[in-house]
Amino acid sequence: MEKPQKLLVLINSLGMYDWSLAAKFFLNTQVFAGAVGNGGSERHQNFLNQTRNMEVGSNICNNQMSHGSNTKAIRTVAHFDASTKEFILNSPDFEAAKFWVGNMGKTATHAVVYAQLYTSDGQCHGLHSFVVQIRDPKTLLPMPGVMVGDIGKKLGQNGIDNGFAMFYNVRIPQENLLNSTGDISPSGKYTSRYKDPKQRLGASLGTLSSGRVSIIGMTVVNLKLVVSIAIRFSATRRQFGPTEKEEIPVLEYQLQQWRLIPYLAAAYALDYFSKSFFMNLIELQIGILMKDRSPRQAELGKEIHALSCAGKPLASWTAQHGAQECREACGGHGFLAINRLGDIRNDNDPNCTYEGDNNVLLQQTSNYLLGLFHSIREDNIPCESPLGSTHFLNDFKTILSHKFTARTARECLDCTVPLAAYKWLVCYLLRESNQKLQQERQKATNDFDARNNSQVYYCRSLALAFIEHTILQRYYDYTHDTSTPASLQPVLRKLCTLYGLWSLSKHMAVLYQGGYFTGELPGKIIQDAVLELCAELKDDAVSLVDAIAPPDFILNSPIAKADGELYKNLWSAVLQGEKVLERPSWWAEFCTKKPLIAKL
Ligand SMILES: CCCCCCCCCCCCC/C=C/C(=O)SCCNC(=O)CCNC(=O)[C@H](O)C(C)(C)COP(=O)(O)OP(=O)(O)OC[C@H]1O[C@@H](n2cnc3c(N)ncnc32)[C@H](O)[C@@H]1OP(=O)(O)O
Ligand SMILES: Cc1cc2nc3c(=O)[nH]c(=O)nc-3n(C[C@H](O)[C@H](O)[C@H](O)COP(=O)(O)OP(=O)(O)OC[C@H]3O[C@@H](n4cnc5c(N)ncnc54)[C@H](O)[C@@H]3O)c2cc1C
Repeated sequence: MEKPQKLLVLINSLGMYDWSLAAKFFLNTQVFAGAVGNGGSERHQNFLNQTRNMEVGSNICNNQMSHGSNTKAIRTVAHFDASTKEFILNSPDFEAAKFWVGNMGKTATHAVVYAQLYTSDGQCHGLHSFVVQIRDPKTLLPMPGVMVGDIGKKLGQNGIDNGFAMFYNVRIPQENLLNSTGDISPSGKYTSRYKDPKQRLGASLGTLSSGRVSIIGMTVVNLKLVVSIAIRFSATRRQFGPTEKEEIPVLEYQLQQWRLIPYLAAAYALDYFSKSFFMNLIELQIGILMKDRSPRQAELGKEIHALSCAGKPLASWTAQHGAQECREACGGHGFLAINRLGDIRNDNDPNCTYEGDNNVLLQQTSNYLLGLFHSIREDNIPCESPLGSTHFLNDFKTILSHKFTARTARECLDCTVPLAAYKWLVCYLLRESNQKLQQERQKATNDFDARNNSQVYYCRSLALAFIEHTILQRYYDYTHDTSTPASLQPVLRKLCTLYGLWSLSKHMAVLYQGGYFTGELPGKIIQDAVLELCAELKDDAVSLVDAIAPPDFILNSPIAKADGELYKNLWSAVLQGEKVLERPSWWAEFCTKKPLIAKL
């Protein structure tokens, strides 16, 4: 608690080596423990101690075969038996089997299971979480009534045993209910400080925020790894050149720079966001521990939820697209498994899905922004979010009257240019999304359809633009802060501006559509500025990856060792491959004992 950053460093260091290893450990010691700590109370301390000592191994168990995103509709039930003071857990059918749960396949002894809580009078009180014993810690055999197994091979993270679990009249003590959102009184009555079921659902899902914040960090690690590999490779790999005699490193080509250096800039900007946001999460968690019930604490929870629900999608997609670009940027050698780009890409992939599908989560962020917009515009209540990410929305009318004023690419090399454009973009998309939603509400028979039909081009773009603005603003503030070493500021500011312009250029159509840009000049000078920054950063690129890359042993990619001896290292790794020079055991079938073609 004194130095919470150490936890982030540990997660990221283990993850740089291997995500399965890291996830296996942290699902147990952080995700399970976090769900018990945040969702429970003093009576659950024993589980925390056991987890800390590695006596029990576990995870959260929310998803089921037929329900993932729609947690409200989870069908696992927990009936309270007043006579024995126990909950009886049941999975109504195999479609309600818990599914995908990490550590469940082979090793989990306990899990935080989400289920619908029923009191003895038959009333359902919605989704709650319970600590359920899955296996005997001494034998790893399932507990009576628990059917548990492994779901099989996945596209990545195969060092994790993702599993399923079904419950048949599994009895657990009443105390195993994690009671921060609701509890059963000694007389068997249900009590909760959340009267509104929607709020109660939000509170019981609150623990997912810490996972989402951590996942942002995980994806930044992946981005750092892939850009380190691709930039080191590109600085040493030579093809063509201005003359037939001379071949130059591929990093000298503008196209290669444009493909890679923006991802390097993204790695720096997202890294800062991830670390500073992690500290915001710690502030929230300290509040939870101190039982802070102030309005500020509640607002902080909402803001962190909104930022994490867009931060995870943006960061995981950036790493995913970056990994593919880096793989291709290393040509054929990028496709060789020992160079690790494939494993990193595949291990990053589920970051787009677990702890909430990216497209589903973005809707939480746009809902939050639309709610604030309503308060500002209709109720004249200025927005004062604790982290300040939405303060600029108070000036939305003035911001919307602004136009793009830069006239040269040089002017665009200042990060205030993309920042101002982002402020306009968010305000514009907010106004348009709100209008679209109202129109759809008039057409549709229900709010569900109206919201669904306002996502594409509106709410989804809004959530992404908002988080890009937040990340850019934070990195801008950091690179202009007096505590940031003056000698580093110039290069960091270039990275900041490049990240801003590169991200902004994906919204060109909307910037023109809404009238912030007019004529061909804005588009052209932004493109020129992106290329100019890539060229300016090119000579620093290797140093910039040396600063973020782990040691060679951890990076584990022969084409990207720090010594830059590309071919020596690759050749050596290939020759050390298993049985690389050996004749195959089936050589005779291939050469002399061939089957008859007709028989084949
Ligand atoms: C320090 C930690 C270290 C961790 C180390 C990391 C290593 C980990 C390795 C990674 C391994 C991954 C393991 C994976 C685990 C999982 O995947 S667990 C399963 C996770 N499942 C999901 O995430 C499902 C996604 N769905 C949902 O979360 C919800 O159903 C929903 C879509 C967000 C909400 O659906 P809906 O029923 O439509 O409800 P709403 O009306 O939108 O919401 C009700 C109100 O609740 C608020 N809310 C929701 N969630 C939160 C939250 N987390 N925090 C705060 N508030 C929340 C929501 O905003 C609504 O509020 P109002 O609008 O004010 O009413
Ligand atoms: C590697 C891995 C590990 C996991 N570990 C765990 C774990 O430890 N514990 C656990 O409980 N769960 C775990 N999960 C499950 C994970 O949380 C879910 O897969 C995730 O929440 C998405 O739910 P789903 O798979 O049911 O997809 P669905 O909700 O069925 O979504 C399918 C598609 O429909 C779209 N969609 C759904 N709803 C909407 C909507 N409202 N608007 C627009 N589009 C929509 C989605 O975007 C998606 O493209 C894990 C998953 C993976 C891949």
